[in-house]
Amino acid sequence: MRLILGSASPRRRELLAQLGVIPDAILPPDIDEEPRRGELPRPYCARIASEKAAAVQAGPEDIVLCADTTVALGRRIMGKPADAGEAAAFLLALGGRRHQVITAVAVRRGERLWTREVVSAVKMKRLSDAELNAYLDSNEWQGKAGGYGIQGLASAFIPWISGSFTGIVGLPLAETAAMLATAGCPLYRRDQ
Ligand SMILES: Cc1cn([C@H]2C[C@H](O)[C@@H](COP(=O)(O)OP(=O)(O)OP(=O)(O)O)O2)c(=O)[nH]c1=O
Repeated sequence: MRLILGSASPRRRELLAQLGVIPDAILPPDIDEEPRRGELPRPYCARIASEKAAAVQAGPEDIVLCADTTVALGRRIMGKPADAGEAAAFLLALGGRRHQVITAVAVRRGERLWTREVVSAVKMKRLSDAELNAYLDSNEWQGKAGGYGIQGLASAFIPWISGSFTGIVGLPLAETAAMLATAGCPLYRRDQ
């Protein structure tokens, strides 16, 4: 039995290490993450996480762990910004309001699939022009849903959350630990 992390996200690898879990392999899936017409954020996020888990090549006894994090402003899905312009548009829309961050986790072992969605709420302050430009210049927005990283410089803009901090970053650790245990992945392995 191998544990395969199906993710290219360095945050997910770091979060998994926080559980004391080092994957036996890291195999990022390559799927089309384009939302379907009219697709709502939570079903979209759940679908993408499941499709990622299905796309990873694994043996029948291997455990595959995948996740997808989506920032949702009402029905609007905000994925990873394509460029600084889109990141600016996201941050201007999110400023001064509350939004949701949904992380869907999918764990697959052979034909068995376990999925969970963890939904958190985030309040972001309205950014001044100087704050916005400095944040864009930091390039922290790259590769981050919604164009921000709560675990980084964007923490200065987030006075309030409700839900799972690790879920907002990209891997809700309490739920992930329970799912891995259910799938038979020994946590807290002393031999590491
Ligand atoms: C909201 C938020 C997202 N993120 C990151 C987590 C994810 O890496 C990324 C969301 O994009 P995802 O598509 O969920 O993940 P990914 O493309 O980075 O990696 P993979 O699909 O291979 O697993 O945004 C943060 O790091 N901090 C945050 O506060």
